[in-house]
Amino acid sequence: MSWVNIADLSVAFGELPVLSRVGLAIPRGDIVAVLGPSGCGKTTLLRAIAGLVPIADGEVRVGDRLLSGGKVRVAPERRGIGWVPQDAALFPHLTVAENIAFGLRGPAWRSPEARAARVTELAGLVGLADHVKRTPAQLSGGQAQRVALARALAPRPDLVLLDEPFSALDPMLRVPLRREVADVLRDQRSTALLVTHDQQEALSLADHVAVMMGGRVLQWGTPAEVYRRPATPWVARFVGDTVELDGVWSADAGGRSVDTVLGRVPAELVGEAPASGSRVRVVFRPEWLRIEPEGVGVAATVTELSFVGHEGLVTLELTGGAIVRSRALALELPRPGQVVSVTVRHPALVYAHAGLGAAAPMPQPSQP
Ligand SMILES: Nc1ncnc2c1ncn2[C@@H]1O[C@H](COP(=O)(O)OP(=O)(O)OP(=O)(O)O)[C@@H](O)[C@H]1O
Repeated sequence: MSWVNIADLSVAFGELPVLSRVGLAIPRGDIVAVLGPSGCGKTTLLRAIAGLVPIADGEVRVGDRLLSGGKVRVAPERRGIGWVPQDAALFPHLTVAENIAFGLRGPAWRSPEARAARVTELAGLVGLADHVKRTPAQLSGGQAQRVALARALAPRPDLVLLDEPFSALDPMLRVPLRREVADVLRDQRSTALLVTHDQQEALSLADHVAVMMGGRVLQWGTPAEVYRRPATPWVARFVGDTVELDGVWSADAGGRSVDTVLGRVPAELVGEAPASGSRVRVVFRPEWLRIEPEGVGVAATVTELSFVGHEGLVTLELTGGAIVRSRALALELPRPGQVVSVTVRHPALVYAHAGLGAAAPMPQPSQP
């Protein structure tokens, strides 16, 4: 049984529907990244879970408590939910220790010793044990974000919501800090929902990723599943680099291969099955195409190299003009202008092309 259950959640601002029947079932202790482009409804989803915006329909449950649904709308401060905003939003007149202690209310935290011990524990956990007497004005952006995290976690919430918590920070700071934040969340066994539009952040940090577009969840899966088998070509593009080709789906091929300018290649169908002979969209990750010496596979000429230290992205023009890209280790990179071959090292993903009808004959690749 999942710990956080969001079912058919819909939110509208006036006439504008912003979330449409969002469903998520989150295991306890999971870190979930909600990934999507600007305006897709990520922050609204967090605010609806926190009880900060009214919902039009659906349910939000955490543990065995119904927080929103039907006539129920538990007040935000009674939800047992911690919130880490984009800009820390610390109380400027309180010290770091007082900021962390702010949420320690209720019977469990009546004893000053228990409060002080929890503040010391959290300050230590976020690496600010020596800064507890400072005020927010005396902290860097990264330190302020760590205090905001400590403040949210202090009362041991049932769920922590983080709204783009690293986006205001310098990129140099962002990468180590997000690792530290994930470590702290795991140390506290927190269940967390983190909003981001940064795919690297989502893939590197989370146990599960929910990819959103236009107020809907398009895909839910582990980072590896979402990268390896994106639900649609749009998701494929959104979470990483793609090589996209037209293909022809043939029932003769037994549903395990597709005809493309790279020849008949191994294929994995995603979603609904296309009619035999229909055009399909064929998607590869660039590292699924391998560059080999001339004469081994489909002939291609290197037209561009984009080099990023240990690896590079190679643009190749096939005979016939189609363009593909391959990611290769720096040591294996060819030279611009070099004639090479392209082979396929991983099945292509195949998506039915709605409404494209029967295909024209596929141009044949030039094979050795
Ligand atoms: N209080 C509001 N009243 C009216 N419309 C709103 C309100 N809050 C958000 N919206 C609209 O709802 C849509 C979703 O906004 P939301 O902030 O949830 O998106 P987001 O995915 O978090 O975007 P970003 O990544 O840019 O923060 C947008 O079209 C936005 O303009």
